[in-house]
Amino acid sequence: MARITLEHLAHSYLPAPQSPEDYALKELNLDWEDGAAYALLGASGCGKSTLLNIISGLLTPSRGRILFDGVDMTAAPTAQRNIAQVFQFPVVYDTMTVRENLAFPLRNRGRDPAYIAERVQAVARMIGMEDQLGRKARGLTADAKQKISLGRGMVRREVNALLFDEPLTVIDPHMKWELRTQLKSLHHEFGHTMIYVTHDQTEALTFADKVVVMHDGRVVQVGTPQELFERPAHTFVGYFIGSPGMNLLPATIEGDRAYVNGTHVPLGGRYGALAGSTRIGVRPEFARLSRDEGLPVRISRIEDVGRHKILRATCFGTEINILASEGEAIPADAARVVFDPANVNVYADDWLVAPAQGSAA
Ligand SMILES: Nc1ncnc2c1ncn2[C@@H]1O[C@H](COP(=O)(O)OP(=O)(O)OP(=O)(O)O)[C@@H](O)[C@H]1O
Repeated sequence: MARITLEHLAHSYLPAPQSPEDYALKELNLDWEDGAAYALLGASGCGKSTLLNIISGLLTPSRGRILFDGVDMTAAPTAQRNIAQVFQFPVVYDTMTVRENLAFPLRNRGRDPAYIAERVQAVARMIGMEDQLGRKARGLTADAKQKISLGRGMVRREVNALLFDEPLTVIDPHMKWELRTQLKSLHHEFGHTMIYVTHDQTEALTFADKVVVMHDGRVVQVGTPQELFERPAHTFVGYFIGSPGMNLLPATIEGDRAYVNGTHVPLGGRYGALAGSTRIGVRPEFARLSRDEGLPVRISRIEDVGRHKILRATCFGTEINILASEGEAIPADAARVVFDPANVNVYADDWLVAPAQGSAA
């Protein structure tokens, strides 16, 4: 296992990139701690696979370096990196049996037959294919083949890192949950560094100790699920994580007050002068309806989603969401919304601003 360091890394698929827009991966510096479970989360096309393929060596970055435990591996071929990678679609040898497929990475490295037999059995149990070990892979469903790919990725204990690129796309929903749980317990047991690429926030938040959020070729935040929820470093994180995502309202900031269309909103800290376009961000969980204080809102719809209700509303023309608990009565004359000041975040040009005094925490 290894700590993986990315130094001034950037990648463009163009032969002569000119501007930042030409880069699929804009310059980044990032340390992946040894033994941590990461999710790499972002919308389609934001650069997740590009980053993963650079780590595994399938792609050479246009700029920057990649280090394993401080050793420069930028030019090292995939085989030398000792990394297991599982892709979105199954990669299996059709003419081999399930057993032979699972054993392949170990046989390739000349491990002894008794060890191979033991590991294959253990992995087959994990992926629920113990009774199919003698079957040829040809003719198996895509779902079963992908389980073999996952198993092959997990069969070697001594890998530097395990990389998963949306590996559960072809797996049926029930098995998805089970395999994700298996991956997590495998991580607890063996402590591999794992990087799990997904565009699904639930998958990311349930799998990872730390989530790396990407947007438009940039890493916009690395944090625990709680940090991403409480203090999104970028408006994209606020919007992308949470269900529904964070409310964002254009505001001017003066000390410990924000003004939305001239109406005062108390903040949890005092802010210095801010340049650029400023907005406040408040999660629906920290907004509540009121009769007589706060910003004016017009409720357009109430959705009952089981444990709580989502109130869809507009505030000075901006759509916002308010969460109410299941049993909470919605007063007919409630036409205002109040935010919990400690949970009002301030953004300038989309980036979170820390208060100059006091804490917004
Ligand atoms: N081989 C390639 N040649 C040229 N452009 C590419 C190539 N691969 C990816 N890109 C572009 O680079 C950007 C990042 O793509 P990438 O596949 O890394 O994103 P992603 O987040 O993994 O997306 P997805 O979830 O859809 O796989 C996209 O704009 C994509 O079109």
